[in-house]
Amino acid sequence: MTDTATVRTRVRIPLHFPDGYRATAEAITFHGLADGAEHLALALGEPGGDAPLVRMHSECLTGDVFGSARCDCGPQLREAVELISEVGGYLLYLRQEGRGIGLYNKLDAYALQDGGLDTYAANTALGLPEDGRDYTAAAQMLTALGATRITLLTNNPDKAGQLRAQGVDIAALHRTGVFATETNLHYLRAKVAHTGHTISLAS
Ligand SMILES: Nc1nc2c(ncn2[C@@H]2O[C@H](COP(=O)(O)OP(=O)(O)OP(=O)(O)O)[C@@H](O)[C@H]2O)c(=O)[nH]1
Ligand SMILES: [Zn+2]
Repeated sequence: MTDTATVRTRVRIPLHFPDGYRATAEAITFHGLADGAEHLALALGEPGGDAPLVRMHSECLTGDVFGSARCDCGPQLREAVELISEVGGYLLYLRQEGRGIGLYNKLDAYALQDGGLDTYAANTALGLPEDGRDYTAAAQMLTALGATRITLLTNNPDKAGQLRAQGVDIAALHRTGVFATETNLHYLRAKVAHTGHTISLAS
């Protein structure tokens, strides 16, 4: 049984996006998270209802901050903030850069991908797990927030499977949008082929 985490601080932050969209979030930090990382929850809208909408977003510095078009993380994050703000829920911003291998390793993996490997084979070639993410801390965060029955915003079956194994009741799954472009299509196709992401792509 995993130890309980508790809320450390709640503080209001106004969000102003470059496209003009605005929302208000409550940023929430925690004591006692299993992996010791500084994961952050954003409460958006009115998260009090039954099965609030939750997105677990894994950190992607290149996509989230710099707008890299190698992946779909930036548009997914922007979409999640708006969708959750509308219905009420939580965005868990998880410090799992590069599917848990870290920024420098991810960039090494990108260099290998430029030589022809797909996103998963590149990790393996570096002697790293294809996906090193563990969602124990995320389950602790949800429990600390009193959100143990949720609607999960994802296309990734592993996220739902791991959360259920941690005792979180996933009342429904809500697919994220598909933000396919010329530059990220290869990456999205590998997710569908390799990890069964529920993403519909034109063939
Ligand atoms: N190792 C590695 N990580 C990548 C690559 N491209 C993106 N990532 C990371 O993959 C993660 C994407 O996380 P999420 O946005 O939560 O996406 P997901 O696991 O596909 O699941 P959903 O978006 O919920 O369907 C981030 O941590 C990115 O940094 C890559 O080519 N190699
Ligand atoms: Zn990304």
